[in-house]
Amino acid sequence: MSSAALPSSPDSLADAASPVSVPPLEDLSSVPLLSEDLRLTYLAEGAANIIYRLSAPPGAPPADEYVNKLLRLRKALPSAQPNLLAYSHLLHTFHPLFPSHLLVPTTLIRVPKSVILRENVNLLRMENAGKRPAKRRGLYLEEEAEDYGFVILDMSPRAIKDLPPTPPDTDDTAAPLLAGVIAEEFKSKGFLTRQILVEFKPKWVVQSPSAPANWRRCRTCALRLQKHRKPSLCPLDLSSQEEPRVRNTLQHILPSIPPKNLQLRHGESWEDARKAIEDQTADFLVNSELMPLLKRLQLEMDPLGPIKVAREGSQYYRERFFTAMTVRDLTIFLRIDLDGGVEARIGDLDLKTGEAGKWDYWTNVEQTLVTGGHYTGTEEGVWCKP
Ligand SMILES: O=P(O)(O)O[C@@H]1[C@@H](OP(=O)(O)O)[C@H](OP(=O)(O)O)[C@H](O)[C@H](OP(=O)(O)O)[C@H]1OP(=O)(O)O
Ligand SMILES: Nc1ncnc2c1ncn2[C@@H]1O[C@H](COP(=O)(O)OP(=O)(O)OP(=O)(O)O)[C@@H](O)[C@H]1O
Repeated sequence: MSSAALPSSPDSLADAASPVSVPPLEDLSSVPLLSEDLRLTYLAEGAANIIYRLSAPPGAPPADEYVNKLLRLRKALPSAQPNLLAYSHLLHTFHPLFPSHLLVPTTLIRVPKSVILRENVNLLRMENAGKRPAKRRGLYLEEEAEDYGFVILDMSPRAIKDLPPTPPDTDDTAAPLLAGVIAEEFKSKGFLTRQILVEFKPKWVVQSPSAPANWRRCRTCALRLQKHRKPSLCPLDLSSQEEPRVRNTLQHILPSIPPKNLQLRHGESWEDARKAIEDQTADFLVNSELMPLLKRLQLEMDPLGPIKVAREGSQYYRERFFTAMTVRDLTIFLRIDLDGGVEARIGDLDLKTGEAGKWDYWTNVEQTLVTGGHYTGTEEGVWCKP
């Protein structure tokens, strides 16, 4: 296949053997070692990583250095990269793409094998007790080829006692918290909060360059409809900066029922709180620099689309394509305060390569969407094209 049709690139060398070039690694002598004595509490997991809270064992002094931080450990997923390589790419490739205030601060930590082995036993126990999500069962932490983990900022809602005092207000929104309820609620649910974490993957905020010219559905909606037969968050609406479109698609990511530990004020209903959350999320998405930046990055990093890059792309285009795929799969965490204020940070900037069948997966997805008419919509349904 000729590559004559490709725009010229600064580096038009033939493909090298290595799927990605390795940026310089950090000085590893300063990387701290996780204490075996710390207690790890499972918080959540995605396809490739498990997230834990860290705390001191009973009777020991509190583990202050891990307050508001989480430990992220890698699963033994064939397509995942070792954390050292992933961290190096995080620092040298992905973090420079975004302003630092929009990033989840991340540091590297050395993790003893004994901790990984112990937590895999715990995962199996959770699984047997039916406490692990069904679609995540059967895959455990990497035991052999991993010595590191990430310590990341915890974007979970902060407890009311940890929040800075609300400045004096003059209107109704400053009605007092239900103080009498607080003591009881603290006892039963751990803590109460005026914050909520909204997390979502913005996915393909510009159309796939592999889509046919007469497309009516975006790549994410086309794939979700093809896989799950129901519409979900539309990235084109999400990133449109048009308030009605943004609000319309937010229904797919905002909570429909109140989190158990959300503290309402006297006279404040869940509907009021839900409205405040929607208003702040929409305002952020319409006005923040983040959505235009994601669009620009995806356009710049993948001008060709998966099918053409796989067939004809030089090393230059392939490396940029991997960056585009990482940016397309990142997570946005919005910590929203009911009394005003949104803290937005990007996480899950994991290096992707075409290894372990990923190239085939990416090109097959595109071929299926094109040939199955999912972009053009041969069946009636949801159209993304404005
Ligand atoms: O193919 P997609 O767009 O469905 O994205 C995959 C994600 O699915 P979803 O966001 O739910 O649609 C998928 O997420 P889930 O497993 O659904 O949580 C993974 O993030 C996958 O990446 P990787 O294989 O872990 O590197 C993601 O794969 P790629 O980003 O490598 O395509
Ligand atoms: N910084 C954070 N603060 C709070 N919760 C977090 C944070 N990072 C991750 N989580 C929780 O853990 C879950 C899994 O984390 P993460 O997205 O890093 O996993 P992953 O396996 O890389 O995901 P993917 O499925 O995209 O590959 C998230 O969906 C979120 O609920």
